[in-house]
Amino acid sequence: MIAKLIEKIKQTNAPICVGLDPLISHIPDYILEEKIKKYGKSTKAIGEAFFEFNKEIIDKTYDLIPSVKPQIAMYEEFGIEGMIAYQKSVEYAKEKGLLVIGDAKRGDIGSTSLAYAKAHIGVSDILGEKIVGFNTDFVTVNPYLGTDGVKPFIDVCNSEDKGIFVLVKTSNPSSGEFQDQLIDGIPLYELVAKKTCEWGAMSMDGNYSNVGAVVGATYPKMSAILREKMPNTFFLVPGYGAQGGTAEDLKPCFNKDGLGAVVNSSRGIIAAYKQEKYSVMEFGDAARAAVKDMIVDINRVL
Ligand SMILES: O=C(O)c1cc(=O)[nH]c(=O)n1[C@@H]1O[C@H](COP(=O)(O)O)[C@@H](O)[C@H]1O
Repeated sequence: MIAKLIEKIKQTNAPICVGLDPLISHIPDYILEEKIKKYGKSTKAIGEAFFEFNKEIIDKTYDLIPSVKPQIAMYEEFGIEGMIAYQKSVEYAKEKGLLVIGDAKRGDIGSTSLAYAKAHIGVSDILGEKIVGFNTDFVTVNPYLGTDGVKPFIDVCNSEDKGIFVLVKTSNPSSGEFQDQLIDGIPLYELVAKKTCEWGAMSMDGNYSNVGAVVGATYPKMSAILREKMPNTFFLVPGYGAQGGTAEDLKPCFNKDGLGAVVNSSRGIIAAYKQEKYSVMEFGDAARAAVKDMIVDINRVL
C-alpha cells in the first residue's frame, strides 16, 4: 500500500494529507442550523453536518492531493452517528480516488489488536462471507504494548495490502515525557524507531515498508536522527501549521529523493475560511487555497 501512496504523491507532486478533523467549532453555522432544524439538537444532526462539511472539503481538494486523514476521535465524540459520519467520509474519499489514513492510534494485546486491525484495515469472515469494517488504507498504531500488539496489524498489512503508521516521536508538547527518556543511554523514541524498522522488514512494498512511522514536525532535530536511522520507513508528519511546525522544520523528514514523508495539516486547511478574506460559504474554496499554499510551501524546501 505504501507504494500506492508514493505513486499518488508523485502524480500530485503533493506530499500531503488533509486532516478531516471536524470539531463543531469548524462547522459553518448555516450547515449546523440546517441539520438541527431537520434532526433537532442531536448526535444525528452533528453526524450529518460533519459529513456535509467533509464532502465539500473533499470535493474542493481531491484533485490536488493524494490522501486524507480523518481523526476518529472527532467522530467518536458523537457516538454511533459520529461513527457513521466517519465511515461515510472514508467511503466518499475513496470514491474520489484518495488514500485514507485512519487516525485511530490503536494497539492492545494480540487478540484485541487483531480485532482493531480487522476493523480498520482488514476483513472479517462471517460464516464464510468476507466483510469489511471501516476499510481505510492505513491506520495509526500505538506501539506501547510491544510486538504482540503490533504484529496483527502487520499480518493484515500483508494479507490485504494495507499500511500502518507507528507512533515514534509525536508532535505534542509533552511527547518527551516518556518518548525522550534514556534507556541505557538511548532515547525511547530511538528504540521504538529501531523496532519499527524490524517490524517494517516484515512488510516491504518496493523501497519503503508498509510499516511507517509518525514523526512530528515540531522536533526537527529528532526527525533528522530518525530519517537517518530509518531509511526505508515512510513518515507521517503531523504538526505542520496549527501546531507551529514550518516547512523548514519538516525538511529533515524527507529523503534526498524528495520522498519519504507525507505531511498532515488539519485545522490549517479545514478552518482556513476563518481568515477575514473569506465568507463562511467559501469554506471549501478556502481549504483549496490553503492546500495549494501548503504544496508550494513544502516543495520550496524539498
Ligand atoms: O497520529 C497523528 O496523526 C498525530 C500524531 C502526532 O504526533 N501529533 C498529531 O497532531 N497527530 C494528529 O494530527 C492532527 C493534527 O491536527 P492539526 O494540528 O489541526 O493540523 C490531529 O488529528 C492529531 O491527532
